[in-house]
Amino acid sequence: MDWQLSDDAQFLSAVPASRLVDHTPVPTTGAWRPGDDPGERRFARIGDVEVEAGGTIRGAVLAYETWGELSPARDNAVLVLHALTGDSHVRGPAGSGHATSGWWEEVVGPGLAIDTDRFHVVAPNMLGGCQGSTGPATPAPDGREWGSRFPRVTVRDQVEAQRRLADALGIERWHAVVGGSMGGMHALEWAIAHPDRVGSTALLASNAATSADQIATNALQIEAVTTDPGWLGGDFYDLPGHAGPARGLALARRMAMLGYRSQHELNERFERAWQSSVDPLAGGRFQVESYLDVHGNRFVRRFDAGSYVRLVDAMSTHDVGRGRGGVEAALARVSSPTLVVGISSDRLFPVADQQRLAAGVPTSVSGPEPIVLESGFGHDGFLIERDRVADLLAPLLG
Ligand SMILES: CC(=O)SCCNC(=O)CCNC(=O)[C@H](O)C(C)(C)COP(=O)(O)OP(=O)(O)OC[C@H]1O[C@@H](n2cnc3c(N)ncnc32)[C@H](O)[C@@H]1OP(=O)(O)O
Ligand SMILES: N[C@@H](CCO)C(=O)O
Repeated sequence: MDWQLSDDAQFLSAVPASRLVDHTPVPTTGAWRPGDDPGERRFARIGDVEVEAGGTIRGAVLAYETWGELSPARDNAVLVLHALTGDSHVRGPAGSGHATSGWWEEVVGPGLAIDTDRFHVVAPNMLGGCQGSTGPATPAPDGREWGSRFPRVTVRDQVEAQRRLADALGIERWHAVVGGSMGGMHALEWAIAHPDRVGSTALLASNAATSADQIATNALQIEAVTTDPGWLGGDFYDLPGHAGPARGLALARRMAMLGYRSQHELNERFERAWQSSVDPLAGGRFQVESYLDVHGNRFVRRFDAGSYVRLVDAMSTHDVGRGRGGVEAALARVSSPTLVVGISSDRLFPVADQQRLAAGVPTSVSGPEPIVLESGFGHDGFLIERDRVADLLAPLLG
C-alpha cells in the first residue's frame, strides 16, 4: 500500500523546511542569576567547536533551560540530558510562559526526585539539534543555513559543547549528570572524560557502544531521509514552496517508533484492528499503520531532517572505548556512583547493553547487574514510566 498522507502531512507542503526549526535570535548570555525565570530558554555562545571527524562549527551556540537556584557554592547543579529527538524543555513551570508541559514533569520539579527546591537543574539542547542549539538548519556565519556543510558530530563533540556550557555557567562540578538513551551516552561520556566534574551519574536505557543491530536501524533511517528527492544533498532549506524531505523523515520516524515500543505493547494495544470499517484487504488500514502515520507526520512538523541525520549518525559512531583501549577500559575510568537502569521490554537498547555497563563501571550502585524496570512500554519506558523512574533516581540524588 502507498504511504498515507494525513491532513497533517498535506499541510506540510505549505511549510518551508526552515520554519520547522527554531531560529530564535541569540541574546546575550551570562551565568545564572537569582531571579532568572525558571524554564526560560537561554543561549550560551560556546565558540568554535572543532569536531572529531574533522571540521569546525564556527560560532556555536547551545540552548538550555534551568530550574531551581544555584547555591552560592555552585555545588548543587544537576545536568539533565535529553534523548535523540528531545529538547531542553524538561518541565513547563507555571509562570514561565510555556504553553506545553515538559518531557519529565514527574521527575524534575519542586519536591520531586530531581528536586528543584534543592537542585539547580540545567538542561541543554544537544549540539547539532534543532531546538535552539547550532545545527544544520542554523544560519552559518555567512548567513546561509549550514545544511550539508554542517560537519558530522559525535557524542564526544556534544559533551565538549556541554563542558563549555558548564564553564560558561560557572559550574565546576555537577552534583549529578542524568540521561536516557542518547542522553545516557552523553552522561556516560561525562563520567569518563571528566570524572572530577561529576558527583554521580544516571544512565537509563543506554549503552557503552552502539551495536551492529542499532547501527543497522540507524542506517536505514538515514537512508530513508537522504533518498527522499526533497533532501537535495542536505541543502533543502528556504527554497520557495519546498518542504524538504518530509516523506523520508516521516518514514524514518515510523521505523524508529518500532524500536521505541515493544512487540507486546503494539500487539496488545492494536491487535489486528482496522482503523475504519473498511477491511485492509479492501483498501482500509490497520490501526497500527495509522498510529505510525500520526507519529511520523507529527514528527516532521517539529524536527529538522538535517539534524535528524546528524544526530542519528552521532549515535551510530558512539563508542566510549574509541582511542581508550576498548569499552571495558573506558568504563573502568568511571569513579562516581552510577545508576544503570534497563527496561525489561526494550528491544532497541536491550538489557544486555545495561549489563555491560553495570559490569564494567566499578562504581555501579547496583553492583555488576543493572536495575531492570519491568515495563511493557519498551525503550520509551524511560519517558513513559516517569513515576517509577523518579523512584529509582531519588536515592542517587540523595
Ligand atoms: C528525552 C526525550 O527524548 S524527549 C522526546 C520524546 N518525545 C518524543 O519522542 C515525542 C513523540 N512522542 C512519543 O514518542 C510518545 O508520545 C511518548 C513516548 C512521549 C509518550 O508515549 P504515549 O503517551 O504512550 O503516547 P503514544 O505513543 O501512545 O501516542 C499517543 C497518540 O497516538 C494517537 N493514536 C493512538 N492510536 C492511534 C491510531 N490508531 N491512529 C492514529 N493515532 C493514534 C493518540 O490519539 C495519541 O494522540 P494525542 O497525543 O493527540 O492524544
Ligand atoms: N522517543 C525518544 C526515543 C529515543 O531514545 C526520542 O525520540 O528521543
